Order: sequence, then C-alpha cells, then structure tokens
Amino acid sequence: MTSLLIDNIGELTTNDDGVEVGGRLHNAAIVIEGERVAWVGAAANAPATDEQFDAGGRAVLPGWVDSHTHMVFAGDRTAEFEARMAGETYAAGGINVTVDATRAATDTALSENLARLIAEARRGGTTTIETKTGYGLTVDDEVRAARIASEHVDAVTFLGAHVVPRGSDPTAYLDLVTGPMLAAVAPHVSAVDVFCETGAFDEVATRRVLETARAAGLATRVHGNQLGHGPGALLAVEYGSLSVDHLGFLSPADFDALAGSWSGWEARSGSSPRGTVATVLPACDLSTRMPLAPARELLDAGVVLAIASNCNPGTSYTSSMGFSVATAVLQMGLTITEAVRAATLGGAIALGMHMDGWIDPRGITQAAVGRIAPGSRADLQLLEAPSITHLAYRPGMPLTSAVWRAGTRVM
Ligand SMILES: N=CN[C@@H](CCC(=O)O)C(=O)O
Ligand SMILES: [Zn+2]
Repeated sequence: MTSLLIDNIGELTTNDDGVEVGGRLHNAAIVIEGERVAWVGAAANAPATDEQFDAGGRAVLPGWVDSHTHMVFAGDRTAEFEARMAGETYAAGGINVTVDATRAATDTALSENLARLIAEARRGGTTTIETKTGYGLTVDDEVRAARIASEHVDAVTFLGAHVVPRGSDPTAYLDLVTGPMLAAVAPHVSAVDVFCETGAFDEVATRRVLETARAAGLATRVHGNQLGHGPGALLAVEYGSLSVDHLGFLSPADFDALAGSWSGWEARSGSSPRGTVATVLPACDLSTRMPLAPARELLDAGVVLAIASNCNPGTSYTSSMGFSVATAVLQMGLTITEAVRAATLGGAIALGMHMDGWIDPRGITQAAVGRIAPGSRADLQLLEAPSITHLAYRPGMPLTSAVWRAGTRVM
C-alpha cells in the first residue's frame, strides 16, 4: 500500500478533539496509507513515506460533508427564481415543474447532470455527498432516481413525500408513498425524508411517513420549519430522526427538544444516545429570501449543527459549501471554526458517517468521515490560503486548491 506524506501544512484543522480542542495545528503533516489517514502530527516528527506533497504552508481541513442535496433532476427554474427576486414568495408547488422535467428525462441525462453537479462540488472541496429522490413521485420514477443516485453518491435518501404530485389525491398518494413506493425504493436508500410544511405534508401525514420508514428499518430525516412555524422539528426529535433541516422558524419548544436530544452525547466517542442534528442551509435561506436559520442560538443551546448546500434547482442552485460556510460566519454569527466543523463533522454526524463501518450505497464498508485522524477516510482539502479564516475573510473566492477523497487526489 502506497503511503503519502502531506508535509509543510501551515494550519491543519482536524476536528479531532483528542489532538487540540476546537483548535488548529500549525506546521503539521499528515500521512495517508491507501484510503485512510495513518498519522497526524507535527511536521518535524513525520515518518518516512513513499511519496510526498508539499502543502507550501497553506491550510488543510477535512473535505466538506454535504449532508443535504437534491441532485437527481432535469431542467432548471430560472423563471421562478427571477419572479422570486422580483417579489414572489417561494411555495412548495414549484417542485412539480422539476418533477415534469425529471420524468421526461432519460436515465443518461439524469446521470450526466448528477455527475456534472458532483464534479462542481468536488472542485469546491466536497468529498461526501448525500442526495435525495423526490422529483419522480411515481414508483418507477422514484426507484429510477434512487438507483441512479446510488451509483454516484455516498448516501441516498428517499423523498417520495416531497409534494403531492399534480393531479394526485393526497390520501391515495400518501398510501402509495408509505406502501408500494417505499417497498420498491428501500433497497437503494439508507434513509427516508419528508417535507413537513404547509403545501406539502401535515403532521398526520408526516407521522405516517416516519412510522412506516422506521418499521422498514430505515433512518429518517425531516424537512421542517422552512416556510413557517410547524411540527417538523418536534416530530424529528420524537421519531429519533438523524436530522431536521431548514429551521428558519423555531419556537422555544423546538429549541428545547433539539437540545434535549443531545444531552449526554459526546461527539468525540460517538457514544449513544445520539440526538437529532439541526441542519441549516444558508444558501437556500438567501435564495428564497427567508430568514436565516438561528445557527448561533442552536449551537449555544447545545444542539449539534450541520451546514449543507441543499443543492437543487428550486431553492438553492449551488453546491458551494464554501459559500455556505462564509454565509454562516458573516450572517449567522458562527466563528469560522464552528462553521467549518458544522460543514464537515456536523454533516458526518447527520449522515451517521462519523464512525467507522458505515455502508455506502454500493454495499462497501467505509471509514469515518468529517475528521482528519488516524483511521478516518483520507478526505481532505488544501486551501489556496494560509488559514481557514480566509473562507469567510475572502468570500466568493475559489480557494480550494487540491482535494483528496479516500486517499486519491480528485482535484
Ligand atoms: N423544501 C423542500 N425541498 C427543497 C426544494 C425543492 C424545490 O423547490 O425544488 C428544499 O429543500 O428547499
Ligand atoms: Zn431539501
């Protein structure tokens, strides 16, 4: 197995509290062996290796873990975006425009579009990607989306409960989603999501989706509290969902429930019981002109936070985690260290990938992601900057200089 030394790292962010709590290492080095990190420490103590890469005093951090995207789609929604920027409000019904385009697309077109989006994400430093179905909304179209996604990404989530498709009866559609559709899609996915919102699925319907998913042995996630106050966050906690995502509108009871779900959990060991991750989606909040989720307050309340791109053609047509991190710092009140941690380790926890031994959609057992520590998957990015601070200090600049995923240089 070939070993690679990444040497002369000016600033190394590991997310490994055993190395330095909430901190960054200076004059550091990393050794990669095969797909995993083998050693992390001071450059002066680095062991001999087969190959060497000089980081030139620049910053290295874990690859981004994008725990929330909707990348299996066709078409775009430029006209809807223009109307929104002219004053229209976002409504769930726009999803049906993408459903029509996606159903009409060939497998090859969907696969190529997904590959294009993943390539964009990799160039921006993303090494782990979750994506959802949800633009098919028939049994065949949802299975097709899940199958195509499972050939490309690290985690696939079933989102048949995205919106009731045009022309369908809501009760009959819920029966379909929680019955034959779930059964047909289950072999291709690791989790089930539901859009719990006015215009999508109400509390009763959301409970049914979460109950049937749980009965099928699948993890759950919830799109909640995006367009207004609602039961999404409370239901996610009640059903032990891995994450609840969006969260622009939270009540004190929502904060209490999310924080309570984490009491007694230590991120370092990953010990149970684990709680429900609050996933904020800054690019989506901006693109829909919705209030920014209260990320600062969630962290202060003791909730584990993730930052994701929510890349999709309706509400957030970007896979840029760098942009999301910069927004979280500049507009949501996070420190750069907190934002980077939420966009790496936070996403990994939201996906259940922060510990060794998770299984990818192709059935391959994988090492932990979201940290740079001995034994973790060697997913890391080199910045064209001396410090992660530059991600927010120089917003919008293409700072990703090199990316390794599972020990292989991918950019
Ligand atoms: N909120 C629900 N689903 C997506 C939007 C999908 C769309 O508008 O196409 C989201 O996360 O924002
Ligand atoms: Zn979403």
